[in-house]
Amino acid sequence: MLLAAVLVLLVFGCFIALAIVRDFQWRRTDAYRAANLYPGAPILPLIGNLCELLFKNAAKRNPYAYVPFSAGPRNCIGQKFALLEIKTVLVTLLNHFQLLPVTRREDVVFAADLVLRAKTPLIVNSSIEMAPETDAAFSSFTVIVGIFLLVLLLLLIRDVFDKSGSTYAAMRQFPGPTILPIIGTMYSSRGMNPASTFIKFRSWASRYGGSYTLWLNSAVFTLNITRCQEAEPILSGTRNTDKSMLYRFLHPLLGVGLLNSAGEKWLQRRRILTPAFHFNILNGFYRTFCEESEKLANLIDAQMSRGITEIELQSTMSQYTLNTICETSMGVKLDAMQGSEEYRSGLYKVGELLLNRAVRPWLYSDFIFWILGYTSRLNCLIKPLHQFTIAIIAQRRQLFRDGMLSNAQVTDTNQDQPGDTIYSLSSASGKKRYAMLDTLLAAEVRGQIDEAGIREEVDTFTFEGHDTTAAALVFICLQLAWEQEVQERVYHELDALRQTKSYTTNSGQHFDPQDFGSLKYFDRVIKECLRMWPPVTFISRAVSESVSLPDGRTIPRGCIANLHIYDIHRDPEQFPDPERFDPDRFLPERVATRNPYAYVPFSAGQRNCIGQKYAMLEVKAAVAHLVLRYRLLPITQRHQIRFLTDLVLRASNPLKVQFERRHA
Ligand code: HEM
Repeated sequence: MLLAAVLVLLVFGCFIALAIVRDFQWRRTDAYRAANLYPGAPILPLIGNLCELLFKNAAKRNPYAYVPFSAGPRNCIGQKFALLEIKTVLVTLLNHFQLLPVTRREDVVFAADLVLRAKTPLIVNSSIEMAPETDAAFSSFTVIVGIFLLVLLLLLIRDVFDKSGSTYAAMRQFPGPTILPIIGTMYSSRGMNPASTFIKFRSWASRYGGSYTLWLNSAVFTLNITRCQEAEPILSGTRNTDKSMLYRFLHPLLGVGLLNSAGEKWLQRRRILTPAFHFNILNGFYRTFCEESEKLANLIDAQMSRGITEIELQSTMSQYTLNTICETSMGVKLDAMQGSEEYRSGLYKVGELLLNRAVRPWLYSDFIFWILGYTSRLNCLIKPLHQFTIAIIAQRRQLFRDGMLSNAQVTDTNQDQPGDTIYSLSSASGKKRYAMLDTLLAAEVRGQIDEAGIREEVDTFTFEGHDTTAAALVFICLQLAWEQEVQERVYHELDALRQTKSYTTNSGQHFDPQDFGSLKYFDRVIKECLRMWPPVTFISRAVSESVSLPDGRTIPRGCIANLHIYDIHRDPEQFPDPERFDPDRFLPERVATRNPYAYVPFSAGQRNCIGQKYAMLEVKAAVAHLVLRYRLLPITQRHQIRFLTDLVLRASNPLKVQFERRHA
């Protein structure tokens, strides 16, 4: 019924739109101009002076008041013939000439004759020929106006249709900016850039005091979740595990890998890759973390020896994490690889381009993205990145085939997924160290994944595994620099353990990975830093099944659920005085009182971060090494940070701390 009404409206609307265009067109013709020379009732749009004729003049006039062809039985038999002839001649003339008056009406002297005739010559100036280009230009203009009106009308009809459904009603149960016809709340994104978007998200979260909606149309409407009560049903269930359309933007770079795939494909990939994060394997990666944190400290020392004590954290930390992820995922030492600098800078540029798209809703359309030239720019940037990973995979595959990686100890002790195989590739006797890629190559041999799939996963790890950890390290260093007392307590805890282990920073010895289990305060500090500064500030899901909330509201099917981890971590009900840094929030007895979804830096549920343990170990290895070697002093203050909405927590200004060598 509703559909039929919409169709009728649509046809009627089209008819009106075309009529308006025709009316507009007619008003620009000479015929109209000529007719307008004569006095008469105003000519209204579409209906002209039909009303005047039908209801006023016609009613008033005697039918015999107008008899140019006589009337009654003896009227002119050639009336229609004559009218047709006159009109044809006039149309032809007016099509070609603009007729301008020469003989004025008052100068005409009529002759007494059988037909109306003048004694004086009756002259018009027809010398100005109508330029055909004017007509062409005019008609293309009117076509454009017509199309515009039609599109506007279609959008209006769609808007009415969108807002009449239950989905809209469900979304209206949540607060949010005013929804205007056609553009919804898109006006609130005007002039937005990554910096202002970050501020806007925070101000919406505090203005609405909880989750809020943003509505573009029935295809793009988001529930922005800022409280664990709404996050829990999305994260905890086995439904609604698919990522939202925003992850589509990553397809050109990552393909459809573990991060952005769905359903069976995701499950199969997760099964293949879970063993690559088994604790036995993480212990192997720990050697790389230690070596790279040693290099990081050497880099800082080198800067200090040149008198530079203020270290810019974002680039420094990301160099460290990109090195570790490339070695652990692909088995290559990036600083020894040709083309690694291009790879590094290419990754950043791609990230920037993708981000700019994410904060500009009008670029969500592939067509608009393409027509504005972004697609080709993106492809140009991505091509060398893919070439880099393809070359590495090819080299590693060769080693795999040559038996250089083949002394895999196959065990069936995976506690996460019993029955799955763990490939632990020894580095003894000159063999290469294990890399996650080896697990994929082994899966390829078993026919579980193909070449394109391997590239997808390697790209996913490299992309997802370095910026996130770098962001964590940046904000941990900043926070430790701001909180001197906390830093000292961490130092003493680490130092006490060092005494028992005869650990010395200069000798290059490090804690064992399992030692971190005993560093309770250190653990709480890291967790509190990840609460206040979650590296991934928001994640996004496609809601494929409606979710009923305990308070009676519904998150409707079809909506995009954006979970703002940054705001969830600042819910005052879960974390009183949320802007205060307090590691004791993570004392076990206090954790027990909280909703388990109040703290989700690595997301939660089925689609949580597969690299969580890897990341925590890497972060702890680096921070322990730095704090034992240096005292971190504040340079950039908290209020000076200009945050950006990005794939990870990032700032537009340099974030610096001062490193001072400890002499303990
Ligand atoms: C402090 C560092 C890290 C943080 C805060 C972090 C956070 C997250 C979050 C919040 C998600 C969920 C994403 C979503 O739902 O869209 C995620 C997923 C993922 N992370 Fe991490 N991550 C970190 C480090 C890593 C590392 C080191 C790796 C790889 C070595 C990694 C690989 C992945 C992958 C592959 C996924 C997708 C998992 C899936 O959907 O099954 N992450 N991470």
